[in-house]
Amino acid sequence: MAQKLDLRPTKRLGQNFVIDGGTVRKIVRAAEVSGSDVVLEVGPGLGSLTLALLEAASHVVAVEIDPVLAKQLPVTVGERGLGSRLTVVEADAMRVTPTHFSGYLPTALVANLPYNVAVPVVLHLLAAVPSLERGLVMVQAEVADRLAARPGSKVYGVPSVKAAWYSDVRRAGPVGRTVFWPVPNVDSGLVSLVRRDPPSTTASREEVFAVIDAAFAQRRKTLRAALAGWAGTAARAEEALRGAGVDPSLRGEQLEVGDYARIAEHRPA
Ligand SMILES: C[S@@+](CC[C@H](N)C(=O)[O-])C[C@H]1O[C@@H](n2cnc3c(N)ncnc32)[C@H](O)[C@@H]1O
Repeated sequence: MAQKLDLRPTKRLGQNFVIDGGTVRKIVRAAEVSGSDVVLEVGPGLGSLTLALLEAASHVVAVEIDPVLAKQLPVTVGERGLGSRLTVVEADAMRVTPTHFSGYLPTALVANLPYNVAVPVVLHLLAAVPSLERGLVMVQAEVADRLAARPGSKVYGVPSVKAAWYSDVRRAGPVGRTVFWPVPNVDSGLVSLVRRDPPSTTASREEVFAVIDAAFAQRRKTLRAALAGWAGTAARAEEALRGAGVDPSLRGEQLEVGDYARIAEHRPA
């Protein structure tokens, strides 16, 4: 197929295609896709995962930014008689909303994500597509660790806390680099996301995310110091932290998403 399209995979778009049928089947199995699912796939590429998803799901909405690949996909899928259950959206996944999905409401995100934008794509889709109940995504191994990290871990950071706002996140297994063409210079990992209610709080998501960004912008500092800019002064940051029941001498990496929600609620007026 790549030869037929005279395709030269672009690094900028994270174009490493899975050429191993076993890996594709492993992803679909781990995602537990069933006939009641509408799957949202980001970056279908040459369609290897798309075809496997179409065997299991009722419908697949595939968002592809590369116009050559987006135009080829319905042809590839149509040749196998599955075209009526596929909607291709030629767009940037970081900008799509349900209005692009021709009335389909995706229940599961399943994707081998473009690695350079994996975190913003996941966070955008969890926010913009409320019908998504769960996700199974393949990302760079380090990103998988970061997304699934728990407080206190060295790699716990903004992606971990923000992903936890929307979902329970777990690593779902490693994937070696040799299953791709071209072979990337990193290993990959599967991440499972199961939607849950965000922490109950009077603060908006944007307000909570502003505290998270501030706390990790200077992750070596205590929260009292790191949140000084956000609160106006270090004393006001301390007031917000104490109001939220959080020790001001802690660091951002020690808090859970619920702690951030309480701090946002206590921002001094
Ligand atoms: C890692 S490849 C995966 C391809 C295919 N799903 C597979 O497993 O072989 C990533 C795909 O995402 C597409 N892509 C990159 N950035 C994108 C974006 N912002 N929105 C939608 N698709 C994107 C690339 O063109 C490429 O097809």
